[in-house]
Amino acid sequence: MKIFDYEDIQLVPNKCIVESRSECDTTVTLGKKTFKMPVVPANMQTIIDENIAEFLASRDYFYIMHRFDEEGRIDFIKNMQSKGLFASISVGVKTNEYEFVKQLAEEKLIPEYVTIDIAHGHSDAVINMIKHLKEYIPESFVIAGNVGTPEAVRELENAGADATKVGIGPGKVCITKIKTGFGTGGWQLSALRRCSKAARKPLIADGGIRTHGDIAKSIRFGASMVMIGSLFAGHEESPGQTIEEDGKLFKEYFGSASEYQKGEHKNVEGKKILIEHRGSLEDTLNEMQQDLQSSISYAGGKDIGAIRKVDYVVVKNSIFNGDKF
Ligand SMILES: NC(=O)C1=CN([C@@H]2O[C@H](COP(=O)(O)OP(=O)(O)OC[C@H]3O[C@@H](n4cnc5c(N)ncnc54)[C@H](OP(=O)(O)O)[C@@H]3O)[C@@H](O)[C@H]2O)C=CC1
Ligand SMILES: Nc1nc2c(ncn2[C@@H]2O[C@H](COP(=O)(O)O)[C@@H](O)[C@H]2O)c(=O)[nH]1
Repeated sequence: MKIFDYEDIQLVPNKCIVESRSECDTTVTLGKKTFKMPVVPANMQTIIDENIAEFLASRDYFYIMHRFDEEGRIDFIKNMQSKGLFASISVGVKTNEYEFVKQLAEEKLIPEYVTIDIAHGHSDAVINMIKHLKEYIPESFVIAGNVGTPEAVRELENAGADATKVGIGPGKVCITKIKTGFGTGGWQLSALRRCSKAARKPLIADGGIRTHGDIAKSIRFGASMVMIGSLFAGHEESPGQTIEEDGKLFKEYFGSASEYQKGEHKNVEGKKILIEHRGSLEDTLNEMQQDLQSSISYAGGKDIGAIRKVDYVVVKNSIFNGDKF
C-alpha cells in the first residue's frame, strides 16, 4: 500500500485549454444543490455561527452548522428556510438526538442536509442514527462520519448515508493521534484514496488541509467536497474569541473534543490554538476560488472533473523545497 500525505504529492500539469483562469468552473453538486466551490468550513463552534451560515448559504457556498447549540437548532432551521435559504445542521447520536429528529418530522421542519458528527463514525451508534434519519426525515441528505477505512464507507453507505466524511485525527487541533495512537493523521490523503476505491457515493475529506493546493489534491484522490477548519479560523467574522498579544491580533480555534468545548476534562481529544488574524472571510473564499480555478487550468480542463484524472508524483516531504510556507 502506497502511503503519503498532502505534502508528499505534486499533481502533474496537462496542456492548458483555457485563455483565462476565470473560464474555469469550480462548482460542485452535492445532493439537490450546486455550490460555488467543493469546500465547506468545519462544523465547529469557533468556525461557524448563524451569521456565517447565512452569509455562505446566500452566496451559494455549502455550510454545515455545528451541533453544540442543541436548543437553537429548530429556530435556526426556521430562520434559514424563512429567508429562502437551505438548512444544514449537525446531530450527535445520544438518546435526545433521536427525539430531536422525531420533533423535526412532527413539525415538518426538514433540513436539506443533516450531518452526523461523531469522532468514531464506524459504529452501530452512527448506523442506527442514519436509519433513524432515513425513517423520519427521508428527504434530508445525510452525511455520516467520521471514518478512515473503505469498510466503514461501505457500511455507512449501505445503512443509507448519502455521503461519508473521511478523516480521523488529521485536524490541526486534533490530539486523537497522540492520545490514542489511531487515525489517518500523517496519511490522510492515502486513506482518502483507499476509501474512494470503495465509495459509491460522495466523500468529504475532513481535516489536514493546510494550503489551497491541498483542495485540488483531495479532489484528485477521491473527494467530492473538502471540510476545512484551521484555514477558516482567523477571520474577522470567525466566532472564536479575538485575542491581542504584543499588539498582534489572533483568533481562538479549539477542537470539538477539547475541554473548552466540553466544559470538562473527560475524553479530551482536542486542543486550543491561536490563529493569526487574516482579514475577511470573503477575501479568503475569493482567493480559494481563484486558486482552484488555476488548479483546473493546470489540470488541462475547464471544470473540477479535470482534476480527478491528472497524474501525480510522490515527492516525499519535499514540495516546499526547504522553504517555510
Ligand atoms: N474527526 C476527528 O478526528 C475527530 C473529531 N472529533 C470531534 O469531537 C466532537 C465530539 O465527538 P464524540 O466524542 O464522538 O461526540 P460525543 O461526545 O457526542 O459522543 C458521542 C457518543 O459516542 C461515544 N463515543 C465517542 N467516542 C467513542 C469511541 N472512540 N468509542 C466508542 N464510543 C465513543 C460517546 O460516549 P463516551 O463519551 O462515553 O465514550 C457518546 O455516547 C465531534 O464534533 C467530533 O467531530 C473528536 C475526535 C476525533
Ligand atoms: N481529533 C479531533 N479532531 C477534531 C476536533 N475538533 C474538530 N476536529 C476535526 O478537525 C477538522 C478540521 O481540521 P483542520 O485541519 O482543517 O483544522 C474538523 O472538521 C474535525 O473533523 C477535536 O477536538 N479532536
